[in-house]
Amino acid sequence: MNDDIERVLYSQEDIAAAVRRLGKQLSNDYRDKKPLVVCVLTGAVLFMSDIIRQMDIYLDIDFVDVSSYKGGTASTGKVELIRDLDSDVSGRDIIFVEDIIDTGRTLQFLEDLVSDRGANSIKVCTIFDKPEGRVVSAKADYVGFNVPNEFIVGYGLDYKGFYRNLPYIGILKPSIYSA
Ligand SMILES: O=P(O)(O)OC[C@H]1O[C@H](OP(=O)(O)OP(=O)(O)O)[C@H](O)[C@@H]1O
Ligand code: HPA
Repeated sequence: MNDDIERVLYSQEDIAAAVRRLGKQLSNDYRDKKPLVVCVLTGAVLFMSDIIRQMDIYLDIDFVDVSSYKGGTASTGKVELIRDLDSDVSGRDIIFVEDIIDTGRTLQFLEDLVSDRGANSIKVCTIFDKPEGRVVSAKADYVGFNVPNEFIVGYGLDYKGFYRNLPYIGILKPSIYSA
């Protein structure tokens, strides 16, 4: 699997340092709030498990699954809710934990969902942000790295379901897409 990577963009150490920085910021900003931290499945599972261990505050967690990529490199444009939250979000301070914001469609869908249900505040923490990919307006409040407009894999991010278990972020060799 490592042989499929053409270039490493962010090492395991780069990512760990960014997670520590974001965890500190969130701990300061949410010290008295007991936020509900929502992991956006599946890509954010690695980041979620790392970031909550860097947050020295009271919080609870939930999971939501939406999908719009169907395994390829291009958004289908349609966001589907696959697994809803278990929690009542009314009056809660929500932090969405994402692996990447690209077109912004997933985030827009999720913000509408919890805003319609009466959340008190909604913020987004993403380890990767790809501003050049935006087709709808969506903004992350806590960002690990701004990434170039290329398809990236690793640290939870997949291509056709694979590469999520790479501990770093890389770009695939062009031959992988034509295989
Ligand atoms: O800003 P967007 O263009 O909407 O892209 C971002 C979303 O795309 C990926 O999810 P995907 O739908 O591929 O599901 P997955 O997390 O299960 O891989 C990623 O995990 C984000 O949730
Ligand atoms: O660059 C990406 N890589 C993997 N999954 C993604 N989902 C949105 N953008 C990406």
